[in-house]
Amino acid sequence: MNLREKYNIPANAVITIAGTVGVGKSTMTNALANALNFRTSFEKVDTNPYLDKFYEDFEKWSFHLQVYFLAERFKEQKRIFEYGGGFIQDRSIYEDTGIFAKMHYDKGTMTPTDYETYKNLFDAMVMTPYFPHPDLLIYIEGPVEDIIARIAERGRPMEQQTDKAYWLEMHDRYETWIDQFNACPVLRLDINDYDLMKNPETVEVIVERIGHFLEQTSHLRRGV
Ligand SMILES: Nc1ncnc2c1ncn2[C@@H]1O[C@H](COP(=O)(O)OP(=O)(O)O)[C@@H](O)[C@H]1O
Ligand SMILES: Nc1ncnc2c1ncn2[C@H]1C[C@H](O)[C@@H](COP(=O)(O)O)O1
Repeated sequence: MNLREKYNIPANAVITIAGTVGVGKSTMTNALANALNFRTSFEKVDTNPYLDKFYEDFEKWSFHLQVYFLAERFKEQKRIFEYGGGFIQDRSIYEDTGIFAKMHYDKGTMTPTDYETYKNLFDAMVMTPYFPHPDLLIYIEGPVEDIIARIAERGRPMEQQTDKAYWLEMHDRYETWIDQFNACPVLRLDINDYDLMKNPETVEVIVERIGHFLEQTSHLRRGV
């Protein structure tokens, strides 16, 4: 019996992984997809035509980047549901507006007009009864200094050039955002409670928690 069956996880479940930059979403996405034999949906960082430019000049590129991310994630969402689920998704669509767009607007690196236009587009596309929300959002959290160390170790040049204050602000915003998030059920994991790099077998403990959690929240599942 595979882990998915052992812990009674529906084959059509859609699980999205949320958390600040560098916290370990991609690592978790790969580990869970392997363990459950699910497909993956990743953010394509290397082929994003705006991301480098955005880190060079937030004010100039923040609107373009948000519209690009929204289109990419919306297309992915469509692909996931066309397959009939069975996916782990690296970062949720909700973080684009709830964290990134809002932070740049509040900081003055996205104009009020651009923010309003983006928010209208996001709400029309996502915040509707027709948009299929995931069955579960796994929120990964941890101490900000450990996360900043991971960003440094990963070494993406655009992120290395970015002030530490940016990551501190983002970390704070995530903590506030997740406490009020209610678009789908949330399972919180702390990076100090597992280590998928040193002990890959710990993924079973996480799968077990997901199984229990999905059982408890099964009344909230979309009918697929
Ligand atoms: N448990 C862990 N211990 C140490 N480093 C980790 C762990 N999980 C992930 N990392 C490293 O941290 C960095 C960021 O992880 P990643 O999964 O890419 O995060 P995200 O997708 O959230 O940006 C990567 O270099 C990854 O190898
Ligand atoms: N919506 C976004 N706005 C700005 N920047 C974003 C957005 N979504 C992702 N990013 C950035 C943050 C990182 O530099 C890369 C990839 O994110 P990661 O958390 O490492 O998967 O894209």
